[in-house]
Amino acid sequence: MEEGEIIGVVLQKSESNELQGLIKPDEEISVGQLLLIDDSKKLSLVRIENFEFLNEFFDEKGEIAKSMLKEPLIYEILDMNTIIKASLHIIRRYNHNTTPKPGSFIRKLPEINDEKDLLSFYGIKSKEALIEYGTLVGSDIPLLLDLNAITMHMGIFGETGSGKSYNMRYIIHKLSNIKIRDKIIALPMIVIDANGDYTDLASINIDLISKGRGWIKRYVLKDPKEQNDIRLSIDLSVFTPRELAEFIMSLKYGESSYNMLQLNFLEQVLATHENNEYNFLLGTNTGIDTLKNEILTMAQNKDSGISVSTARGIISSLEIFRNKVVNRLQLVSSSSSFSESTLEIIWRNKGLAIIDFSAEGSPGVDIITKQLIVSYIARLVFNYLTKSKYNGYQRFMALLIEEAQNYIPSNDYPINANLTKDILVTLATQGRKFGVSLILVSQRPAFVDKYVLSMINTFFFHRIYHEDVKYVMSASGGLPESLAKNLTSLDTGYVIVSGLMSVMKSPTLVKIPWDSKLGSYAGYVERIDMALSEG
Ligand SMILES: Nc1ncnc2c1ncn2[C@@H]1O[C@H](COP(=O)(O)OP(=O)(O)OP(=O)(O)O)[C@@H](O)[C@H]1O
Repeated sequence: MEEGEIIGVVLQKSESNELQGLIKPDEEISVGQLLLIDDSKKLSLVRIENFEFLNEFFDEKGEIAKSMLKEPLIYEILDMNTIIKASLHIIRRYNHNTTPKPGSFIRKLPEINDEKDLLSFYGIKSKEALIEYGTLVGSDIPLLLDLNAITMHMGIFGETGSGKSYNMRYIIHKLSNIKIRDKIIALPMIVIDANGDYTDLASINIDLISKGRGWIKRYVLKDPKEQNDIRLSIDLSVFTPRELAEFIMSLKYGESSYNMLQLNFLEQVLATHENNEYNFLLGTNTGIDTLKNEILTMAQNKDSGISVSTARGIISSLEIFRNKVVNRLQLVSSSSSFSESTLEIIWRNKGLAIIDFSAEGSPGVDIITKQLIVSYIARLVFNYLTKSKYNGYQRFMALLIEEAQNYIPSNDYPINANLTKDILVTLATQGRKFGVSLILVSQRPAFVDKYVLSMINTFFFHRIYHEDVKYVMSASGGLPESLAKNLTSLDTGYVIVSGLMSVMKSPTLVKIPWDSKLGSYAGYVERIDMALSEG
């Protein structure tokens, strides 16, 4: 490994893992950045926890402070005797256990010229199953992510505009171009795309992800237009009568504000049928008419304990369901376009399915219907992977869910997600056993279920809202306070990566490289001034 440039020196008063150092004033450094300490060739990797500029002359109360306010030139004079004092935390020692002595050099990270250098920088023997992700800030060294820890789930959090979607595109690109023994392989993935940020990956920008994939499709809830588009339909037999009754009632009344009598009765009627009849009963006009007749007939029987007005309430909900879900979306089908055999195709072809929930791909689809779809897909994934496992085949699949708070909300978030919560909790808790990786993306980690958050083992933190800091701190279990403080002011394109997948094993600030092709997507913020001037 080459030696990085010397930029400072270690001061006295160091403790075992905590050092103080002086750094050249013109060095551009950031909290979270990594540096090397060189104590007579004994090297230690440190993270900048904090830093401040010190000036020999400057005293807040002194005369000089007053003159500074009047005379800008004074800065130049002061600058000559300014120095950076930094607190440094040791995160790795290279073949020694000592604490660097005062006077040790502080060096920038070295230049890495080949794989051998990279392996010795990380202190590892092989790069197999490791993915290069972004660059450690202040260097060209990639952060290495361990693919084998992906089933411990990933969380990508950041406020609006902080760069989550671009990062996700970058991650999908990386997970589509994994080099394993000179072959390009892709991780089978299903993406719940909230805003159409990934749809171009199934069409104009397919080459970004297609090298290792033999199957890439976009599922839409409208007539398909592009070559790789498929109209999404689902099979209702995976749901219980209670779940279907709740869904139908919620479409009319909104979540949790429906009439319990109507709900219980509809559940009861559905329960008199086998699960495999639901696609006919709730997926066809004749089926819904049959169900309506059954409800009315039962209501006319005094012993049923149900009044005709309750029955009418249920029927009006069924009509709304018929209009929205059956006639307009054509969502229900026993030969659904997304089934366990689709998952087998995805596995075999290392495929990618993008479920396009954007206004363009799924016009007018409400959140409850989206929950039904996500719940359906999550159940299929669970059933498919558990069955495969019990039959002796280990499969792996990633399920990426954007706007995770809409599917696994915390108690503080005003959304009820009865349909999705349980199955996603199951995937989070048992996923590792049978090979599922949940990738959860959210603007507001505070609104994501705490239990599920605690199951995530690798985090990508972009700039987050102040209110989210405390959730992020407790979920990630050990983000240093200095980094946590900086979370609210991270620049777009910078991310703190912490957790099991990071070979660094300690939270690290990473820069995500900008690639204009990866950057061309729906979330891309147009230059308003340019658009206006072009008319
Ligand atoms: N790594 C990066 N380098 C440079 N610019 C970036 C980077 N990532 C994102 N940007 C810029 O920031 C803008 C916002 O990024 P992005 O759409 O990914 O944010 P977001 O967090 O997904 O926002 P939202 O939650 O509103 O969808 C992009 O249009 C792009 O211009």
